[in-house]
Amino acid sequence: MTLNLLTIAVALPAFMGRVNRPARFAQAGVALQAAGWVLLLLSSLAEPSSWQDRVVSTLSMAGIAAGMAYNAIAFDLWCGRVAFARAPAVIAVLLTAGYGIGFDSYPFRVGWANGLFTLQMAIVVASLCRKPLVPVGRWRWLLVISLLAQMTVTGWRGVLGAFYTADFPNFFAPHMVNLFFGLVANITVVLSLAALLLAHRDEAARELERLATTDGLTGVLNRRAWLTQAAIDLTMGERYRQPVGVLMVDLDHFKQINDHYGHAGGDGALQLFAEALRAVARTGDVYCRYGGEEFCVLMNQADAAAVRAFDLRLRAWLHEAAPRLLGYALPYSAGVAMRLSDDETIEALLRRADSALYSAKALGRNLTLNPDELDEPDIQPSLSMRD
Ligand SMILES: Nc1nc2c(ncn2[C@@H]2O[C@H](COP(=O)(O)OP(=O)(O)OP(=O)(O)O)[C@@H](O)[C@H]2O)c(=O)[nH]1
Repeated sequence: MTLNLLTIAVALPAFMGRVNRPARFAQAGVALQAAGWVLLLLSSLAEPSSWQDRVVSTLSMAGIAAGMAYNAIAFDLWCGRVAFARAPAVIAVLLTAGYGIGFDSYPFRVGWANGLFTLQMAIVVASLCRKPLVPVGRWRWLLVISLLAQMTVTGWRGVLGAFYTADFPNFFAPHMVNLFFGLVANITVVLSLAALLLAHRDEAARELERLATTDGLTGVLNRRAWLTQAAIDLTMGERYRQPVGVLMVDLDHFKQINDHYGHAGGDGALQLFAEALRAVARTGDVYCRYGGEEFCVLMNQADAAAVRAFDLRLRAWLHEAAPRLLGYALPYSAGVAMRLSDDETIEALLRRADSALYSAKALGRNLTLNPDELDEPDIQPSLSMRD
């Protein structure tokens, strides 16, 4: 068991390569557990009940319990939870303190430590059984099986040590529980390693997906991901006979912002614009950074009036926030295209929205044009941002 854990503690960082936060917690957890088991073996070399025995044994309990607490944090993070349960960490502290203080009584220390280890594992199992907040693979069931097997042996040891001390006078006693422990330990170490690697692979795949679909600067969807989603939404709109509108936005005189405030200042303006989109978007609005200082919004179940309302909300938000947060106004020009027929593709809609945007720029900027609004072809923003 100890040798297996040590091998894993050394091998995990090598297998995982560059790792993120949850994987670092998992690696630290395995390393602490391995150190704990090494210390437990070393404690058998000390004079029984000597102060050296007390110190090394207590440290070994601290290592094993802290390792489980670190692993619990890794599992929570892998399941998408940010605020993780602190109970396993509290138990690790109580377990170590109680074990060190009550070391002189063998039944107490064995019952206390194994009882709390069992409780700690039960809490981790309960947490693993909760519905994850992000899609995760089956690795958590491998861990649940592994932890349930370890709980059985640990709880059994606790009861034997506390109440049947003659049958279980020390950790290495030739009792059936120890034979069972040897078997369970080897199987569960392998299962746990497989689960940790699978969880890490899941996380890496999710991160890759996020990087592939979002814009690094603003955090909104990138053009490719938006086009994929927009094509799906258009098909759904056609099936359910719902109106769909596209708003194409281009920030005005953006080059001047870069020239005036530097590239970092320009980046800040783009980030603020993305924040504005997030703030005013409603369910069914899908937005992206289309490229450079251009953004696109697809509005599901939205007629021309709904698109206009979105545009006005966006202008009002920027009118209030941009001078306050950037120190200057952030005007934009926009073109709107409403889907006119069932067979119209997203590319065709974008061509029309782009042409309306071009006209808006030509008409002097800081306005939104929707040529599809028959009775009101040119829509001036109700809130002008011209200086
Ligand atoms: N800071 C920053 N600037 C960018 C980024 N992407 C594109 N730009 C700049 O955006 C500017 C776009 O300039 P133009 O296409 O001339 O357009 P404009 O100055 O906004 O003028 P109009 O669109 O005609 O109103 C260029 O100076 C680009 O360098 C970016 O990620 N960060």
